[in-house]
Amino acid sequence: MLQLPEQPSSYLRSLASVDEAYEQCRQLMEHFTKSFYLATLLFPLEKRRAIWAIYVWCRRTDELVDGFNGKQATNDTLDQWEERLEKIFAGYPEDDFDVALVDTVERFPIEIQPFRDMIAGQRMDLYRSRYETFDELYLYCYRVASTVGLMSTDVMGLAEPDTTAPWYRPEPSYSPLDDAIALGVAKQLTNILRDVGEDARRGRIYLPLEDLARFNYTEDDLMKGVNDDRWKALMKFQIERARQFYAMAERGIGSLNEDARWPVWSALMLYSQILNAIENNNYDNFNRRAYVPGLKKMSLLPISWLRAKVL
Ligand SMILES: CC(C)=CCC/C(C)=C/CC/C(C)=C/CC/C(C)=C/[C@@H]1[C@@H](COP(=O)(O)OP(=O)(O)O)[C@]1(C)CC/C=C(\C)CC/C=C(\C)CCC=C(C)C
Ligand SMILES: [Mn+2]
Repeated sequence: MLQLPEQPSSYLRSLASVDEAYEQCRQLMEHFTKSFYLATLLFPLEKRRAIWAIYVWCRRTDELVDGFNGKQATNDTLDQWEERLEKIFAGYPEDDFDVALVDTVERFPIEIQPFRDMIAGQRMDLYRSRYETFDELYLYCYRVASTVGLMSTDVMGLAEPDTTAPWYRPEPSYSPLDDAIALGVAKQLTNILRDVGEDARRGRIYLPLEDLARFNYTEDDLMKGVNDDRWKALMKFQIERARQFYAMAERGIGSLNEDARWPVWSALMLYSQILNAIENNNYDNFNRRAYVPGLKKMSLLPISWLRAKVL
């Protein structure tokens, strides 16, 4: 059995320095996702680095099941990853990327539960390739994506409510965390629509089967990539649902600390543009990958800045 050293600092000597570790996370994130990476550049340095470290942990978690060796992944693989997570939160990194996350969890009040829940989401991908109802799919989206919203919100922080304003009446049941959860669901539903063809080729259908039935569209049609009026109607329905979650999430951005509002508005606008791209591709998400061109991404930055200042 591995003997852990008494002090994390003595173990750290053979690993990267904290600055080097964050730099490795930065490079990995830039390589994997231009859109998210662009949004993180709008954060102040300390928060930006923390989001890079969280991103890398999330990406590695996803890769365990979805990556090159994903077919060999078992519950044991994820159990070991979860044990390693517990060590990170106890201050014991195993590699350079962990060094950055250890630093992040020491600097920010980050809860471990969303990380555990994300692992539970990846477990679902081990044994499930169909979802009967939207409620079942919602749980998957919560686990693999809303958890990112909760982790990020712990880093970004919530603004103090303006209690001196005479009209300020807090809604007792309202929590901005619900909106962070909604943004994760919106993003995951968008991913599912964008990747529908790729997932089908791997034998996976994330669209709820109850929705397919509602539009008289079959699994077999989906596997063959049939793009007819039934498919278009089904896609319009799914896009509308995703947009409702984006609309819900917009409400919460004003509750975040001021220095986090611009990056989150940018991220929200970037992801939701993928839905427009699906429409512009005439719903042919079987053969054409919906994406947002670089120029369009850049043009969203001033608009998202204005929204962050005004809304
Ligand atoms: C109050 C309020 C509105 C707060 C905002 C909270 C917030 C920032 C919410 C956003 C949450 C978010 C970025 C969710 C992304 C979820 C995501 C992309 C999940 C992917 C899952 C699996 O999908 P799939 O396998 O279909 O995808 P691939 O084809 O493999 O890509 C994930 C891959 C799980 C792992 C998640 C990531 C790698 C993304 C992590 C992203 C960050 C840490 C960046 C957060 C960004 C900002 C701007 C804070
Ligand atoms: Mn994946």
